[in-house]
Amino acid sequence: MGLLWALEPEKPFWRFLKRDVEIPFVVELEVLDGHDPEPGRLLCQARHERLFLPPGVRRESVRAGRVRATLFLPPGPGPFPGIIDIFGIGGGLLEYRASLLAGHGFATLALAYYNFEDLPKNMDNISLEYFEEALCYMLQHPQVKGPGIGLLGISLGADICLSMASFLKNVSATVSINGSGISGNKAINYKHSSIPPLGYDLRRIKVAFSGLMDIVDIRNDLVGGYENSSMIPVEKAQGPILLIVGQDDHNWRSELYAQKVSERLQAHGKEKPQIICYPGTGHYIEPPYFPLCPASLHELVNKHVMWGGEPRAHSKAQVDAWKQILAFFCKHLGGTQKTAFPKL
Ligand SMILES: CC(C)(COP(=O)(O)OP(=O)(O)OC[C@H]1O[C@@H](n2cnc3c(N)ncnc32)[C@H](O)[C@@H]1OP(=O)(O)O)[C@@H](O)C(=O)NCCC(=O)NCCSC(=O)CCCC(=O)O
Repeated sequence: MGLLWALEPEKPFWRFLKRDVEIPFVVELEVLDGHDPEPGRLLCQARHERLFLPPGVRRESVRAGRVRATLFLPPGPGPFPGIIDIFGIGGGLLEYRASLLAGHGFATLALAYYNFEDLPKNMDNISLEYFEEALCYMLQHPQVKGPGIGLLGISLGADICLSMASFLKNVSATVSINGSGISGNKAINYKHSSIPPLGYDLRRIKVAFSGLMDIVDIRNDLVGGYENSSMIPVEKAQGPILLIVGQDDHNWRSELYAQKVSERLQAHGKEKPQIICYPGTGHYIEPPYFPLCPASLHELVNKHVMWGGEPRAHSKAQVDAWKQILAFFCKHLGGTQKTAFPKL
């Protein structure tokens, strides 16, 4: 698969994104006689297609109350264990992870929350009531098996998942991919509770030798450690938590924050979360074989920033993390063993 995971964008700072999951990702392969710069005649060619909508998976647009989302239902009669999938800063509606999860037997809701259709263009704060509405949508859906739902998120999306697990009922299992466990830049609100943001200081931006910005240390210090008032009260979460950590994450210090989440849980007499750390792995841990995106636009600073990760190690981590996520959801949401098979 190295031919795929080692791909680099022609356009600098461009990230591989699968926007339309109904169209496969196609790579044309050609073997030429000789070498660059003067390759000879074409010896053979092949077409490699990766489906993002596995056979039999159904895609349904969801416009219910305020909820803007897409639901992917696995083949077969159902009901299926349910997952809500949430991305991070930048917003929009990204469906590729949800569609792949549905191929493994999970009814998965790719959930937008800003910068999509009639949702707000920007986000002033994070109101969990919106996410509660999405959770209720899943719970009342006849094809979704209750009594609880799984949550999967990356980065800011992971922190939203950890907040949902802490404040809302009926969350059975939560997976955070490079989340922080902290209310970062915007307050997280639910009814009369509000978690104040920790905030950041742009003077702490570093510029690497390559000229790229490194924002890994811009967040304010977590004074008081796990007792800091900006920490999400993860001890209130009912279901188990899996924290996936890239040890070379340059968006923020994921490994340190995972430690704080663990300390907080233990200080409250709760079970330790499962933490899986991957060396040489950056912020954008995607499904297997997505090429590494070393740097791209970060909406927070409106500049290109480095995300971290070394291509080979990052790719290995993506393969393993995917297996671990599937196995975790199978165990805690009651999927069948077949659905945990790590094939894409
Ligand atoms: C999907 C997009 C790209 C935006 O969608 P959109 O609005 O439909 O996009 P648009 O109008 O076409 O472009 C807006 C801008 O997004 C950039 N962009 C667009 N496509 C790509 C790409 N393939 N690679 C790299 N950059 C891309 C471009 O610069 C676009 O601007 P431009 O058109 O060039 O003016 C974005 O919102 C996104 O990537 N969303 C999910 C991001 C995500 O999960 N990020 C997680 C990591 S970062 C994070 O959450 C940090 C948290 C920090 C904190 O809370 O402290």
